[in-house]
Amino acid sequence: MMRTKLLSLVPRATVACRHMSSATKLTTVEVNDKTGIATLTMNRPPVNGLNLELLRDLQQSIEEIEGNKSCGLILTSSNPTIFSAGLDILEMYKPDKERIRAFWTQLQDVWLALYGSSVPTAAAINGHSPAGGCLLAASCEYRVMLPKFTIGLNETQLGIVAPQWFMSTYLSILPRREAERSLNQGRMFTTEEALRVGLVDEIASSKEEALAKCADFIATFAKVNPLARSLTKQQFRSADLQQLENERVQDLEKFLFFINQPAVQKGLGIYLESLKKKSKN
Ligand SMILES: CCCCC/C=C\C/C=C\CCC/C=C/C(=O)SCCNC(=O)CCNC(=O)[C@H](O)C(C)(C)COP(=O)(O)OP(=O)(O)OC[C@H]1O[C@@H](n2cnc3c(N)ncnc32)[C@H](O)[C@@H]1OP(=O)(O)O
Repeated sequence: MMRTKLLSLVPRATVACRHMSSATKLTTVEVNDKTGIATLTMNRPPVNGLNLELLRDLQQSIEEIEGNKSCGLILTSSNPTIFSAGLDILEMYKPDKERIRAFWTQLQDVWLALYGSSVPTAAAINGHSPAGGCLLAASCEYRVMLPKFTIGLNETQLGIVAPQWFMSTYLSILPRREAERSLNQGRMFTTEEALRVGLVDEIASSKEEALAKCADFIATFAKVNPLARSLTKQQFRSADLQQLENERVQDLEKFLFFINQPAVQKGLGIYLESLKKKSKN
């Protein structure tokens, strides 16, 4: 907060972008002084796996952006080929009892904050975006993706089940038939396929272009009354948000029960091994 206040004393002409949060975190927030748009960058090598700490930083950054009167939020990644590999499987495989509770609760918080954000949101998807990565992108209002990557909710391929709120997020974008079929299949879409079904809105040839297209989308609201816009967005999303708010504890217990099943643990172990083998080749 202190940092923010001090930065606001710096004459505007001298800084094009203000770094609002520290680079020691797993996320950074940069606010463009000209557009007022905040870019939230995930930075957890090697693959932006969503572990407890990255999720905490994501939530803090979203709150910071909500609090600093930014006109919009663009979510992206510092990794040139991976937006996010989704949930860090190591959080769910042979989990620590207390930590896994905190982890899932934090994921719920991030989704509630991002899907329910009062500012316009867009994702510059500059790399692969499976599962939890897709959830984050799909929680935004607009998506621009770079070619030759993949995106989708692939949970069934890992022998796990996307909970109801993941499904609601997909359903807020895709026609019901497409959402149901691709979730059942655990389908990963190429960029071009994602554009065709409407999972992404535009394709860009570079990260810079993707960020610019996201900024253009956010600028479409420049002349719309911000309160009217955000209350309208809230009305569209409130049923999904309320459902999770009402069922948070049950959702956590269902997740814990499911993830601790021996067959699920075995499947996660095999999947992790296959990822490790692949990375060694
Ligand atoms: C009615 C019942 C209802 C019950 C419902 C209730 C609850 C639901 C229960 C569970 C829901 C869970 C929802 C889960 C969501 C998820 O997000 S699961 C994660 C899914 N993610 C993936 O499948 C992606 C896997 N990764 C990849 O495909 C690739 O790594 C890549 C992202 C395409 C990047 O490829 P590449 O650049 O080639 O990098 P490497 O594959 O070599 O990976 C580098 C290292 O990173 C490790 N790694 C990759 N992804 C993950 C990950 N998600 N978690 C942990 N670690 C990961 C990989 O093993 C490499 O490690 P080493 O270098 O070998 O150590």
